[in-house]
Amino acid sequence: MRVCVFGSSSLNLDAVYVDAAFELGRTLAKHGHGMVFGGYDVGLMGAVAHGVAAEGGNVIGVVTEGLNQKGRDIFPCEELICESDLATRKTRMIELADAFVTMPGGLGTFDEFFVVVSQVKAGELDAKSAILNVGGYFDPMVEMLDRACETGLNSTDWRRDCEVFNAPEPLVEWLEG
Ligand SMILES: CC(C)=CCNc1ncnc2c1ncn2[C@@H]1O[C@H](COP(=O)(O)O)[C@@H](O)[C@H]1O
Repeated sequence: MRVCVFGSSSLNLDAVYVDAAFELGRTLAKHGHGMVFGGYDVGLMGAVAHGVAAEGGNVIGVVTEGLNQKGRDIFPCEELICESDLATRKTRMIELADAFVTMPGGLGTFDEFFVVVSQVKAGELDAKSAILNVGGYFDPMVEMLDRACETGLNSTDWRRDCEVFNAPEPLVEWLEG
């Protein structure tokens, strides 16, 4: 499988997040899976790519012209694709992936997670999404999603093809199932 991973691009992250991202990358590669991600060697994005590479896994990076101009470090990927903007990059990452993992992050990470699960909801995409809930980071979001379903404001069960995990090993096994 090729797994698309979303996660924070921030610098100066708590080690608990960085360590979990590295471990996720190692676990994906140990199970024989490749990864596609946002391409930069920063934050949790970079940490997961280093984890995949540490176990000899394949990494595809999709960067953008705009972010390149900001001088961000690019991870040494086996394959590097450059798109014009974030929306095109997101479409390309989704096309290249068989499954998705969302790690803790900020606006960009939320955007990517919600695009994928709403495409699944609309029937445009058939793929599993896993959330790596490091330190309970996503608890408020999970509560909000449950509330959206309980009130009927979200018309489908958001957990269909989407699951929350505290550790990478069961997460990867679920993606494989
Ligand atoms: C000036 C500055 C900090 C620009 C950073 N901007 C970005 N850098 C790298 N990846 C990004 C950026 N914006 C969105 N993304 C995408 O969204 C996630 C990171 O966004 P964030 O840090 O959670 O929100 C990554 O999965 C990546 O694919």
